[in-house]
Amino acid sequence: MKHLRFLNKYFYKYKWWIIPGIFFVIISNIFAVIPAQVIGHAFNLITENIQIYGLFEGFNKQALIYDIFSESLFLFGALVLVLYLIRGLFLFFMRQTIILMSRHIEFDMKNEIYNHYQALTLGFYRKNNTGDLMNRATEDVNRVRMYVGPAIMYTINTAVLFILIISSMYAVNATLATFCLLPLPVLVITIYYVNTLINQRSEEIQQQLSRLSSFVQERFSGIRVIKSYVREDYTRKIFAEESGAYKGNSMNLVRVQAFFYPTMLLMVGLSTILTVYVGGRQVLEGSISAGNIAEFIVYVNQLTFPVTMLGWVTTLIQRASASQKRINEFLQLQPDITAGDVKLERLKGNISFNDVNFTYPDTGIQALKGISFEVKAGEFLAVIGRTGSGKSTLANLIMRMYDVDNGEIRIDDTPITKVDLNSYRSQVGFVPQEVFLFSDSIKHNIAFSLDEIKGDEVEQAAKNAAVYNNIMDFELKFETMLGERGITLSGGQKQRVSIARALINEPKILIFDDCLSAVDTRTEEEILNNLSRIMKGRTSVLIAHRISTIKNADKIIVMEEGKIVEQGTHNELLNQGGVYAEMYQNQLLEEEKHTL
Ligand SMILES: Nc1ncnc2c1ncn2[C@@H]1O[C@H](COP(=O)(O)OP(=O)(O)OP(=O)(O)O)[C@@H](O)[C@H]1O
Repeated sequence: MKHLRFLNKYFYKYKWWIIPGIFFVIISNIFAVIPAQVIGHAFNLITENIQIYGLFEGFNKQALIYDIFSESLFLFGALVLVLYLIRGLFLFFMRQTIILMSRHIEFDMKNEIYNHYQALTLGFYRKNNTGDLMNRATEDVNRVRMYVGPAIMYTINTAVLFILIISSMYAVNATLATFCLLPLPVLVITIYYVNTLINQRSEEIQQQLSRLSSFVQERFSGIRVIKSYVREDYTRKIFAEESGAYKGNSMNLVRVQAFFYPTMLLMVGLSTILTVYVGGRQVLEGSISAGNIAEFIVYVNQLTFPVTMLGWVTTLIQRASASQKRINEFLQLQPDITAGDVKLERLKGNISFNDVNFTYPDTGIQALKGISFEVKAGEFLAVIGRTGSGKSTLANLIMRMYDVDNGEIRIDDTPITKVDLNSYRSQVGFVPQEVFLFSDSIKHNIAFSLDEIKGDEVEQAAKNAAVYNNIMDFELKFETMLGERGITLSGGQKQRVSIARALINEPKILIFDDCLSAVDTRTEEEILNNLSRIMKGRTSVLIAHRISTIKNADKIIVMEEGKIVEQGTHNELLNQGGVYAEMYQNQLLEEEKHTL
């Protein structure tokens, strides 16, 4: 329960919804109790009038008595109807305040969680899978909403109704009231247990359903692999097994539910029988009127629904508490990177690494060891090395996606830890190794970093990334949709759209993480030529595997197992006759083999 304390701030924020809500609950319940008393009076009227009617047997006045009797009965009926209508009106107001408040809280929570997620660093996203993140922001929030809305509403409702009905019952006759209420605790306990069982089963169904849907989702995304390895039959069998388990769980639930309603009706029936039996004896003794029995039967029926709700509400609160605990776990996480406040308004583009060591926190792999180098503003730095040698890690550290273990990175002579990240990152163009395009138009994908498109910058960026002609070949050109709702670009086209996205806001530092791998050598040449024009006076860091891509760089860093093993210009490195020269020879041989 303590986890739900987090929600108090929202109750405070929406106090002018919940306070009138409670008021409406009280009024609606008062109008639920009065009709029972009116019905009781009506019953007494009937018994008295039948007697009077009998006394006038054979007299002319008997017809008159009959008219007065039916008229007053009609008035009683009309009064009950009006009272229930007023109750209905206040029930409407009650839902309009409390349930509406729960929707506002749900909205606020989703936004709070989303904003918090965005502030967390890459390490957090590595540790937690997307499904879990999504569940906490949707399913768990929904469960919490059931607490701030229905659970609270029904708790107040039940409490008020209980107080009003029980006090009215005891005011009429304490013995009858006690007998009437006897089956209720049994009903509450039974409902609580059955409800817990229903919840367990529903939980199992939910888990099985999410297993089933992630299975289906993954298999359809990988349908190409399934077809090429002819695994259709195999996956169909697994699907049948998984959905069989789902069916089994659902059957279990139906069985419990089938038990639930008859039990409830049995208890209510018992209560009514006790009322009639004990009440009847008391009428005979003369301690209550027949109308009181009718009044009590209405009370018992009115108590049934709130009592059933009590069991339901308890489980709602338990579930909400568990969900809020999960939500709080993430909300209490602080980003492990805190930005500094030095705003580099006009980034020059000097980058320096001084004896930097870096270990990935989640795997404990030391990816960089004693890295030191310097790139001056406007220079072209190339990074080359075998796979897994730490090149992408280096690029990520320039973006400050992670913090170093020790050593220092400086940007324009300011330690990167002191730099305001928003102003810095908005002046850096980063093309990651794994291209990610949104399910949106090509135009919006390229202009992702712009708040608004003013002129022909999207076209220009596409030209610079050598993808313009490809785009113009599509029927809808820049409006062509990508992703699930649209077309699939080739690997090289995707890379170039991703490059265009980085070029569009004319970054002061450009980082290319091995993003020319799927581009043929001629297109690569075109992109590099464009880049040398665009990046004049700006810093570029290019990670590559092919020496032909980087031979014009001002400085080349050769990496091996997280260390810099050589650095210099192309010619200097060739003259050193080390790793770089060997790589160069190997690649020349490869090319010759291909041209033979
Ligand atoms: N997010 C991560 N979490 C944990 N370990 C990682 C992560 N990314 C990379 N590593 C590890 O760090 C080491 C360096 O990886 P990195 O991706 O920097 O190499 P790379 O030189 O860019 O390789 P490639 O040329 O194949 O892209 C590898 O051993 C890799 O397994």
